[in-house]
Amino acid sequence: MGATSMMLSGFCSNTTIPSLHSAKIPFSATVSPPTISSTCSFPQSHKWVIFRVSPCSRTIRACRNSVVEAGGGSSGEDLRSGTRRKKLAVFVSGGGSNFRSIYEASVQGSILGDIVVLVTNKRGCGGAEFAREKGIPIVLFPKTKDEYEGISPADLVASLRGFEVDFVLLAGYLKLLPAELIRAYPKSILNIHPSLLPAFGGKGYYGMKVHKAVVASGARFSGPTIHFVDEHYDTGRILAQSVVPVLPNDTPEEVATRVLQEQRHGLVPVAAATAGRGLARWCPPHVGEFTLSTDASVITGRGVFGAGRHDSKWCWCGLALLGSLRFGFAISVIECDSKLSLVVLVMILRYANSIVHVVAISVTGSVRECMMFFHNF
Ligand SMILES: Nc1nc2c(c(=O)[nH]1)N[C@@H](CN(C=O)c1ccc(C(=O)N[C@@H](CCC(=O)O)C(=O)O)cc1)CN2
Ligand SMILES: NCC(=O)N[C@@H]1O[C@H](COP(=O)([O-])[O-])[C@@H](O)[C@H]1O
Repeated sequence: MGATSMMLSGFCSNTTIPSLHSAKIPFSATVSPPTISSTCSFPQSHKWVIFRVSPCSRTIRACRNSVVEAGGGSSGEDLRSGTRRKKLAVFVSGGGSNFRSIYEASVQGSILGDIVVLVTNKRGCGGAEFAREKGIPIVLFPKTKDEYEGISPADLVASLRGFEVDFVLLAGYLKLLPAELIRAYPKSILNIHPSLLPAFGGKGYYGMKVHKAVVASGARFSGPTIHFVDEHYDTGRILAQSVVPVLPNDTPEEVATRVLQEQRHGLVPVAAATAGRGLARWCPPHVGEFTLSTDASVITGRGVFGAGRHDSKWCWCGLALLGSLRFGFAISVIECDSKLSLVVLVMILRYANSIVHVVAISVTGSVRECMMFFHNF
């Protein structure tokens, strides 16, 4: 399994409103005693932060501005890494703006994958036109009164298997994926939604409807979310988010433009790095500095740190252990998706104000680090 990236969208702030930054200096944070005391320093220049954890290292190391692996192998083999290029299915319903970004990234090699099939519910949409120009096969799904040649869910799964699809990317697809497909491709279907889920998500929230709702609500921030797809609209585990401001006089169209720009900037690397499992070993186009801090208000929440389902039972064991301690603290856990892992809990107790900083270091075939911040209230 290739090194696993841990997705963080770095909301760290002393203010009440999270402000996103990412620093320009290479990131390096190592576990160290409670003298850890600095705040998150993220200048406003970057948004998506993908941290890469190298095997057997206690250092989370962000990468430099480069693509670690350039694709381009013609025979489905990445010539430099010897990794088999993954096969992608992209689903669209409209113009295909994100689809085109993914296609370009695949051609340029920043995604170790090739789009082998386009799936759409509208054969005449812009995305389908682009696929025809590029010679990409098109599958119509689902069968509707308008698209009577559409196929059934079972045939869709069979078709994707026939194309040997490894990953499915939803790029503006507006129909509910069937449970058969979700089951056939566990943790291999990503969607990009144009709001900061869980806000403004679910049935009825798509395209401009999302941005109109954001503006109408008076929200001060919006931004795209990339998440795994489950059987319901927009409830899958969140992998990454990026925040853009919503200005007082913004129209929905202006918000849409800002969000779409951010999507383009983030979709490819996030899809490449986060779909994981060898799709690409990708370094973010920027580096981020992340240091633990006693005064950083780490904002928890499903939509911020993806503190959704945890695959690491050990993390939870560790939490249960620590939770039994009487520090009256609340736990905010950053997403960790380690599988079989031995969690070594290093507890560092600060007597001054009984703030407990715990860093769990999970050691697996490839090291991941779950950072848990405990604050007493
Ligand atoms: N099983 C899943 N399928 C899909 C998901 C998902 O998370 N799980 N995401 C959507 C994309 N999406 C938001 O990101 C989304 C798309 C469409 C709708 C919606 O309300 N659609 C309307 C029909 C619209 C039309 O036909 O023009 C509806 O269902 O009534 C909500 C969210 C893709 N599939
Ligand atoms: N809820 C799903 C949704 O709204 N997806 C949104 O559709 C747009 C792509 O449309 P396009 O393919 O027409 O450019 C994208 O902005 C994407 O976030």
